Formats: sequence, structure tokens, C-alpha cells
Amino acid sequence: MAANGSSNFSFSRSYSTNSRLPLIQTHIPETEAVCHDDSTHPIKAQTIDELHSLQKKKTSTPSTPIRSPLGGSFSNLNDLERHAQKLQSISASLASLTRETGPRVVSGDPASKGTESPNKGRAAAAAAVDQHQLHHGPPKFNVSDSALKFTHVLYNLSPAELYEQAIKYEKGSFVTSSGALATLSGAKTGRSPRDKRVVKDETTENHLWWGKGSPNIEMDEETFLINRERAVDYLNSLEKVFVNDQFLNWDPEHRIKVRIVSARAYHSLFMHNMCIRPTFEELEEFGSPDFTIYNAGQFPCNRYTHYMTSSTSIDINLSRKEMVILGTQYAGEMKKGLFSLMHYLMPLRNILSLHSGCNMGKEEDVALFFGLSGTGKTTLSTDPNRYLIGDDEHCWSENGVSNIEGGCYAKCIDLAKDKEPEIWNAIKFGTVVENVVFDEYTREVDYTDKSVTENTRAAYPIEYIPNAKIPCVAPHPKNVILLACDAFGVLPPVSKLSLAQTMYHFISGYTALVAGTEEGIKEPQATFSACFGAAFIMMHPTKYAAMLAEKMKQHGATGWLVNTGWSGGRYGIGNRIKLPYTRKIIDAIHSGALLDAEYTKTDVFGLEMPTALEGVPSEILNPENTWSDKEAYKETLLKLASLFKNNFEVFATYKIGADQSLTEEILSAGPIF
Ligand SMILES: Nc1ncnc2c1ncn2[C@@H]1O[C@H](COP(=O)(O)OP(=O)(O)O)[C@@H](O)[C@H]1O
Ligand SMILES: C=C(OP(=O)(O)O)C(=O)O
Ligand SMILES: [Ca+2]
Ligand SMILES: [Mn+2]
Repeated sequence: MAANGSSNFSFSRSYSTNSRLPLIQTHIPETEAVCHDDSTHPIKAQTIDELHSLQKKKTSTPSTPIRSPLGGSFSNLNDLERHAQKLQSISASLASLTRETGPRVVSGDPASKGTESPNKGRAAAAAAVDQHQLHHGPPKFNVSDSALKFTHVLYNLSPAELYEQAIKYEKGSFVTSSGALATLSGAKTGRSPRDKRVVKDETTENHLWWGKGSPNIEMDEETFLINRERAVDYLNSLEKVFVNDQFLNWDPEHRIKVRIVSARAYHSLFMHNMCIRPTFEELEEFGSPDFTIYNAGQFPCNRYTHYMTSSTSIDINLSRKEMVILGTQYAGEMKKGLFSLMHYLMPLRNILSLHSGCNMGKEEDVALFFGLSGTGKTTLSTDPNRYLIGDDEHCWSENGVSNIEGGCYAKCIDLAKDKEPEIWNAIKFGTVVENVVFDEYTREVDYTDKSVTENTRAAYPIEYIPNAKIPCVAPHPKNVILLACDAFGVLPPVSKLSLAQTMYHFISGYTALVAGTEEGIKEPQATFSACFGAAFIMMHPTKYAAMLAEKMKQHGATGWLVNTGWSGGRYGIGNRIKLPYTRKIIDAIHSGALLDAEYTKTDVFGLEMPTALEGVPSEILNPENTWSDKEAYKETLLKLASLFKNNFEVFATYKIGADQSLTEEILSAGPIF
């Protein structure tokens, strides 16, 4: 038979996208009517089962040979021991803290009837591990039914295997026309910052930022354990769980080992993409994790539990090095939860954690892009003329900048191939697309469709961006770009900042978007989020600000404020600044051209705006010029200035850095009116 089939049938030429199925031409030319089989290979399999067993090739010699010690021989005892240890470590992660017995943890898909031996580098079951053997010796009392069951562990599966798991077992999983895995995150399509809890204990009480304005809503150790038990019980009640062992931070000196236990293939693939992927060898040597996430997102927390105010809870326990997720399946919680962890761990090592994108030019000039959600970190750090270091989370240490993650998480609402080709092309096999709508027949994604949510997302490994720099590390930054999407339309498209202004705007963390899709809301909603990521910081914002000031001074970095929002009037009257203009502005920052430009100073905010810039119409550089109603401009400007002022009041009483002078300088770098 002709392998490509083209000689004995062809698709009808009249096939159009309207007809659901192409017609098949069944007329076969006389000369080709006979099916010739030239193959000289005899069939190797004698049975269907045997045929199927031939389909999957073992990746390596059996370093992890058997499911049961009785099941066969093994060549390397050390390997076997290592894998037994790995399984014990996973079993320890899944152990209940209140019962002496738990389910027996075994590796592999329960559906594959024990015929598959795991690949090299994976945890294999040398034997099923009883949790009571690990922790408490033989059971004396308190035996529960769960001790009689098995929990199968699907450990660091490949994207292909995770696709199969998702499609087989998770409703709402589909392969899109570009090969991505489309999933639904359930009722929650964004993070739930009000449901985040942090355990307050002796260690964290004095170290963390608590109280008004802080993202760290307290809970006690006991409540954490109640929620942890709830999550562990839920996970153990399942036939199988997914376990990912991966890394955070590309700086090898400060690499953190994380384990993610989850119930969905979607979550496992998401983290596979977002964290740093270990090599087989690194996985063999992984040992026990530095931090563990229990994601039981399908299962709610109990509102009768102390400190709980809804069915959702995201709980961080820094002393136990654990995080528990209940009642939300939004995958971004895991990524941003780990980011919170880094905001605690890294400053302890005198390393600054940053909610920023980062890229590097050919001359090794490095830029950071700070900004709240939707302001352009991912879009602008993904630049065909520069090396991508990362789109969202970085560390700035003595060694320079390092990406915390191994992937990117791009917004995809209104994504267009011509405007953002790198991100568009990254949405292929292996990429998870969340909450997008697609054509039920062609499986082509409609990126303009907001039916499920406006926060549609794509998570892909960073190497899916062609000019990503691997390893994702870079020298000290030259430019620090603060992005604000100003829906009031009064901030200049770009301004050069003094160090004190950079600090003022960094601590303010301003952006203004238009609130959701609620009808009737025309007024922009100002958001102030300290350090452009108040939801993730663990200590007081001034701690991070002082570190940033110190580093910028030491390395001579220049601060910039870039408005990626409105021009020509506020939302409803003006328009969002065109992305190609913003890109030209960013180019001029990178090239150094803007450093030498001519500047004028704005009223109220005292921002230095360039008078001209290549590729951008000069009249838009001063926002006042773009407003036809000058009175409205002035009014809106003053309104925004007073919002800034009110927001900053709480910081006025804090000392920033070693002496009072920096604090005073920063205070006077705000709007004056
Ligand atoms: N002038 C502009 N600058 C940056 N982004 C813009 C601009 N105009 C429209 N956008 C859109 O705004 C969104 C920015 O989102 P993204 O880069 O994912 O933000 P972040 O990573 O900071 O959350 C993208 O969808 C992008 O296409
Ligand atoms: C994933 C997120 O990051 P960002 O919107 O900044 O890309 C988030 O805030 O949930
Ligand atoms: Ca309660
Ligand atoms: Mn982003």
C-alpha cells in the first residue's frame, strides 16, 4: 500500500471549511488497483499484545527494572536502592501526620497493569512502600481503610505522557490545531490573593510583613496541619497522583529543589513547563526536596475551619517548607506560590527577588521589566532582537540576574501572529493553553474569545522562544524599566527617572486597568501594588526597595517609567498606545539613544520626557498634547496624583536603607501639587 495514500485516493478539491468532512475519491486507477506489498520484513509479533509491547522502546538499560523484588533480577543494586529511596521520599511526602497507616505508594499508571518499567532517571517501585513502615514502625492501632489501597505515583512524566493522561481522564482537555494542550482551570480563572494564608510562628513572626497592606494573611500552625491533612487525604484517596521534582533558579549556587504533588495531568504539565526541568542525572541525585506543594485544588477547604473565609485556601508554611492548595485549580497559584517562597528565601541570602521580565542585547546589556499583571513584562521581554532571560520572576545577586523559572506564562487574549510571532509560535506541542475557546471541528483557537475568561494563558518551556538564553542567567542590569498601563492616559509614554523617582514608583507599584467585563464601568481602576508584586512579597516593601536602590547605585543602572496604557484621553476616549510604538521606545532605551535625548519636565509628577524619539510621533511623547480637552487632562492628572499620594502615606513612616536621607529623597520624588 502506498504509504502516503495519495495514489489510491485523494481529498476532493472542493473541500472547503464549510463542509464538515472532506469527500474521499474512491475511484482507483486500474493500474494501481492491486495492492503490492514489497515489504520483505516478516511480522515479528505473534499476538496483538506482543505487537503492542514492541511499540514502546526502553530509553535505556533497565536501571530500574522491577515492580517487586520477587519479579526478576537486577543488575545494579545501587540503582535499585536509589529508586527505593526515591519512592520512600515520595511516600514520606504523602504520609498522613495523624494516622499510622496510609495507602501503599507504588509507581506507574494503574491502567498499565504493571508491564511498564519506568525509564532511567525516574523513581521506580522497587516495592510498594507502606507509609507506616517509614514513619512509625508496625501499626499498633488506628488502622484505616486507606491502608489497604494503593496510590500510584506518576513521577516526572514526559509531556507526551501527560497529554495522554489529560485526554484520557480530564474533561475539558483537547489538542489544539497547533498541537498545544487546551485545558480548563475550573471555576477559578485567576489567582485568589484574599485566600492566601501564611503560617505565623516564632520564625516568621518577626521576619515577615504582617497587618495592613500586607499580602500575608496569618494562620496558625494547627490550622495549616488541618488543611495539609485535608489535602493529603484527598490526594491519597485517588488512584494516582502526579509528582514533579524540579528546580527553581538558574543560578546553580542558589538553586532550590521543589516537589509538586498534584491530582491533574494539567497541573503536572504546567509545572513541567514553568519550573526548571532536571536532566535524568540530576533527577537521580535529587534526594529530598527543599519545598513541597500539595495541590488538592479540586477539593475545597472547610469554611468552618479557623481562618478560612471561603472554599479556597492557599497556605504557605515556611518552617515546614510546604504549601497546600485547596479549592482552586488555577495553575498560576503554584507558580506564584513558589515565587512568594523565593521572596522569603532569597533576601535571607542577600539576593533580591524581582517580579520582572529580563532580556539581554548582543552587547550583554541587560534590562529588567517590572510591572503588574497585563502591563507588558512577557510581551516586551520577548523581543526578536534580544536574548530572553525570563518573562516574570528573577533574582539579582552578586553574580548578576538569574531566572527563577524554566518557562513563560503569556496572556493570550487577542494574541495575533503578526504582532507577537514568538509567543504565537511557542503555542505548539507541549504548551498548555488555559481557558481558551477553539473551533470544535478544526480545534483552532480563537484568541479574541473571552467566553471563559479574559485571563486566557499559555504556559510553555522557555526554550520554545527561539532566542532564549540557556542557561537563563545574565550580567548586572543596565536599565530598569517600570511598566504601568495607565488607563487614565496622563503618564508620558516614557520618562527617565532619577534613582529616588525609581524607588518612589517601585514602592508605589502603580497600574490602572479597566475593571473586568462588568457593564457600566467606564472609570479606570487604579491599583497600587508595592514592588510591582505586593501579592508575592513576604517582607516589608522597603526591604526590597532598599536592596534595589543599593544594586542600581552599585551597577549604575538607569530607571525608566514606560506607560503601556492610554494616550489621547483616558479609557473610553483615548486608545491604548500602539505596541510598535512601545517597542520603539524600549529599543531606544536599550540602544542608549534615550539616555542622550533632550528632555522636558512634566508638572505635578516631575517626570523627564524626551522631546523626540525615532519611530514615534513626537506629539504623543507629552500626553497633554494628545488630549483635546485640556481641562479634563489637568483634572485627571491631579486625580491620579492624589491617588498616588494617598497610597504612599503608609510608607512615609518607614525608614528605607541605612539612614533617613534615602527615605526623604524618595518622599520628595513623588507628585507635588
Ligand atoms: N503598548 C503595549 N505595550 C505592551 N503590551 C501591550 C501594548 N498594547 C497592547 N498590549 C497587550 O497587553 C498585554 C500585556 O500582557 P503581558 O505582556 O502578558 O503582561 P505581564 O507579563 O506584565 O502580565 C499583551 O496581551 C499585549 O499584547
Ligand atoms: C501569572 C501571573 O503573572 P503576570 O500576570 O504578571 O504575568 C499572575 O499574576 O497570576
Ligand atoms: Ca471561618
Ligand atoms: Mn507575564
